[in-house]
Amino acid sequence: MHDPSALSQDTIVDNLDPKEAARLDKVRNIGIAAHIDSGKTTVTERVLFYTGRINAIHEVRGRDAVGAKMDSMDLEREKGITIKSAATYCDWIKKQPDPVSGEMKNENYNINLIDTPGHIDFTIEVERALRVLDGAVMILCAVSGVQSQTVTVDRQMRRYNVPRISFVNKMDRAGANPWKAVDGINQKLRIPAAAVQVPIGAEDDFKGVVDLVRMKAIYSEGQRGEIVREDEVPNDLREFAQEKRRLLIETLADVDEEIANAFLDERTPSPQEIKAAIRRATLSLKFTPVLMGSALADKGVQPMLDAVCDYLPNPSEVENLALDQRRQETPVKLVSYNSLPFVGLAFKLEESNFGQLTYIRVYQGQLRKGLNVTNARTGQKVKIPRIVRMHSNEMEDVQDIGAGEICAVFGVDCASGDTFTDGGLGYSMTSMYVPDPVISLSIKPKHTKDTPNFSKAIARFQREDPTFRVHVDTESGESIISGMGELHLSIYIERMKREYGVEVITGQPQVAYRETITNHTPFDHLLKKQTGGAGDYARVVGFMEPTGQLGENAFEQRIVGGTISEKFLFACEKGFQDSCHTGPLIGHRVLGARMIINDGATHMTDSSEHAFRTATRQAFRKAFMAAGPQVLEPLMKTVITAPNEFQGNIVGILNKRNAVISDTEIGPEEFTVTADCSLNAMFGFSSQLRASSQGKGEFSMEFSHYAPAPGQLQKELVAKYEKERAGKK
Ligand SMILES: Nc1nc2c(ncn2[C@@H]2O[C@H](COP(=O)(O)OP(=O)(O)OP(=O)(O)O)[C@@H](O)[C@H]2O)c(=O)[nH]1
Repeated sequence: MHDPSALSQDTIVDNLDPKEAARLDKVRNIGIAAHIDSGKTTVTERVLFYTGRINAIHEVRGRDAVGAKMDSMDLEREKGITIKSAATYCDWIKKQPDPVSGEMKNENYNINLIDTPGHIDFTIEVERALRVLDGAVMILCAVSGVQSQTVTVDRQMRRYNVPRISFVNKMDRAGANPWKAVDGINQKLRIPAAAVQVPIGAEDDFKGVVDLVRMKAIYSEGQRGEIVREDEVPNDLREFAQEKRRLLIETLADVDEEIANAFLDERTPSPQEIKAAIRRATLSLKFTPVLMGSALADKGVQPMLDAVCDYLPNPSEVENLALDQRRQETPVKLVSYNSLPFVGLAFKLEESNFGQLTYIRVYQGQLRKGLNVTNARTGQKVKIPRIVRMHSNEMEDVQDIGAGEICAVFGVDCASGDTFTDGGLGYSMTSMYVPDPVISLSIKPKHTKDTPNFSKAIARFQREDPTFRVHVDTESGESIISGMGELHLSIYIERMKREYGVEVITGQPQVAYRETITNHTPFDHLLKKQTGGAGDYARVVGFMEPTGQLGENAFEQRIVGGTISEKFLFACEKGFQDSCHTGPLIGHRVLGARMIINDGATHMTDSSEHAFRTATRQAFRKAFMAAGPQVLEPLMKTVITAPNEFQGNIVGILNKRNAVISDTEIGPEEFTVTADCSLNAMFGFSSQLRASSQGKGEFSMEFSHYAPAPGQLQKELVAKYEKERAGKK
């Protein structure tokens, strides 16, 4: 067996085994991400059709009531939105000109495609998909261009260094303008971008695209655009296409040295050189090529698939790291070699008719049926009983899966985000970013007979989705679920009913407030109980102060002369953490507080860890309440899009809810407002929006930051908390 830690990625990539290199060269793990309703599902449906995965196309919210293939949950089909990401494997036969003879030949690519949801409440799905994919297609609407969630998706792609191509969809719509999208990517997302195509015809008359690299017209013909016909560039487009080609080369010259040199020499680079430069610049995250088409009108999808193969990385071109749990120093690079020991990441769990389905990205080595793998988190060993490739909700059994690919396995009990390895490798993949929940509500089954199913559902959802959390309130004994927004939680409540037959009773949604301090405050606190028997004695001295910018809470000890021993200081830190968990002001978590202990006193016999922990808690409470305590509330970045005629209504509602509007964009048909709103003021917003826009308004809400709650609300919250506490005494 090789020792992979002895191999550097560079040495392996430089000396890539030709057989491995040829296999990997044809693999693409791709995500599709975009603003809601941009057409991700519609595009994916075409991809499945053109790659031969399905025989007919069904539309999202289509009249045939079948729904798109990738939206396999009932709820998804009804609402016409994508809730869960689904992975699909397909083969794409790309026609490639032979570099020598120029003759067209077929090249077979294996594409793993993940359809990701656009609604912010399901951000975790997008995060997970981006974590395991090597490249992405960012879809934009030809009318709206860069929208609020395009910006969110952009941030996520940056976080995981995902190279992307851009696809401007809906070129058939009235007012379609791909150049607005190209400008938006350059200016709003600040990634150098240039079109690699220009459209032939527009709106109803949109027929296809001109490929600016090869200067060829590409038409999608036949009943469903399945016939791709190449032709000369139409005369009336020639000059325009040349101009846009020059712009493409100029943009590339800014980000690619070879093209810059050609540019300086006043030489026009060859199509091969341009293509290679687009690939280099895309892979190094310096550029995104922009393609265009209309999924609904079946145009431009095949050239987009070609671009996936041409410009997005294969698994050996992406750096993936793991931590060696036995030697926590530098991360180890994983290499998509079949011959190395297996390392894979479980990135998604799903309940299926045949039991739990776990999606795994294989980073290194091969996953074989019957292989014994170890869960790096729990140390548990499991034998892989069954491996399948997923085609939306259908599956194909396979014996093994190569390094760099994606599959799903049955019979593996784990949590999302777990790393699996073969044999003695103690590797763990760096974890995903999981945002904190901002809303919670109490929940219980309506009928006690449903309790077992209720528990099953709750356990399942928690394992599937790390942003969905559940805890039992120690005081009320109620189960509390928390998540990323009202919609997020309402979807789980609905799934509980549909998938588990459990109706539930829920409490009022509760906002996750925080509490903080605003002043520097010293403390000197003595805990002393020395009346008979074993006593309690602990004295802690120091100060509390805000961390500034609401940073993480911090505990520091600056004891000189050993007035408090290490062991007791550790207990003090525990006491500090207890206090941060349940703040003194309203019992919510503390944010942005620092506590420093710089002196104290210990008693020979009466001091104990318990005494110091308690003393710190008491000191914390006193100092906190004297340090200008403040309630913080979550502010949500809310983006609303609706037809222009409803603008007055919607702005009115926002004003009533004290939202601060930061941006308004008015398009030919629709307007978009971006506002910061307090989550507390946004309850019931979705139904009000629906009512005031004839159901045509859409909104998304994403946690932005914590800010001081209005004085009146603070007073109410404090009074309520005090009343509750008094009631318990
Ligand atoms: N005119 C036009 N409409 C399109 C096109 N592509 C998709 N649509 C429509 O746009 C709407 C949204 O499409 P979807 O494919 O569900 O979009 P999505 O991005 O997957 O949506 P979410 O999953 O909810 O974020 C549907 O009504 C589609 O029929 C297109 O190329 N042209």
